[in-house]
Amino acid sequence: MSDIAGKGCESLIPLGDRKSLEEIERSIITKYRKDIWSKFIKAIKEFNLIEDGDKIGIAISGGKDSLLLAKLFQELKKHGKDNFEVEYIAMDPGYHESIKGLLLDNCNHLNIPIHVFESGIFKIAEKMAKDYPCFMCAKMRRGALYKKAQELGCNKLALGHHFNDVIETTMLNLLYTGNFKTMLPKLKATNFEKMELIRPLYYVEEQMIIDYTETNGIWPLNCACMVAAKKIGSKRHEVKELINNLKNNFENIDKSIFKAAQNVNMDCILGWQKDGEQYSYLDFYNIE
Ligand SMILES: Nc1ncnc2c1ncn2[C@@H]1O[C@H](COP(=O)(O)OP(=O)(O)OP(=O)(O)O)[C@@H](O)[C@H]1O
Repeated sequence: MSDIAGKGCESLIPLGDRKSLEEIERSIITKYRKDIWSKFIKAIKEFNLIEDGDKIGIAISGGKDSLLLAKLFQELKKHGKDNFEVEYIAMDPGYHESIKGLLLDNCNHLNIPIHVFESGIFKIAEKMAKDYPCFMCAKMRRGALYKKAQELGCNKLALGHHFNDVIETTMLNLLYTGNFKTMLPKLKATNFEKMELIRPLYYVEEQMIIDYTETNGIWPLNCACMVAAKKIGSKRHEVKELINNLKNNFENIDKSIFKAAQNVNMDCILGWQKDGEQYSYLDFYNIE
């Protein structure tokens, strides 16, 4: 086992005993109808995330986001939308045994039939990028998931990124990379022909996922690697804290960051990139 494979951290603690499958499923369309279910449906409709005949690989890490994502797809099928198929895919990057046990136990209780496959990614990331393995790990993980989804005949891969992931990414790019780029609700894979990536939790706020998970007594896999457990090597944690602190002084700051990517004013932009080309507003300055 690699040094990256941790025993996990325990930041999300259920409020009581684990509820029955029936209660958990019902909560999605009752208690969490407005804040989770409707927002999931809104993203699917607005961005046309599901099309007739789709076979969607749902990527399950065992964390709170992807466990919920799986249940939402099941509810969707139950409530009438049956024009697509799903496969649940879990990639084992070299998890600690206890972590893998937790993943399997949760999927068993939640009735999520997963395909687990091993990738050994922790070991490779550790070897190739000892000081900063996160980027390498994330890149390899995406490739491994696309490949597995394709093997299973899927044309789409669904990830559990949510509203807060979206605004944190926007801020990360702005603050550390000096560019304006957000996380998109769907995109075409560059290295995997005819594969698309979709993010159906695009509008769902993380706090609601935490609430759903804790209230239903689910112990998700919080973080499965030492890097995440120590919260080092990741600027994402700092940006999350920054946004939370800013919320004290700026009302709706999270919504404003989100909206900024929908309202880019191209008349007030110095420069931009499109299809790998760099443009300046001066290139168009004299065009009538
Ligand atoms: N080992 C894995 N196997 C399958 N899918 C994964 C794995 N790791 C990550 N994913 C997918 O990528 C998404 C984003 O991964 P990230 O590590 O950012 O997770 P997260 O924000 O902690 O979400 P989660 O709570 O689902 O783990 C996950 O929601 C999941 O859909």
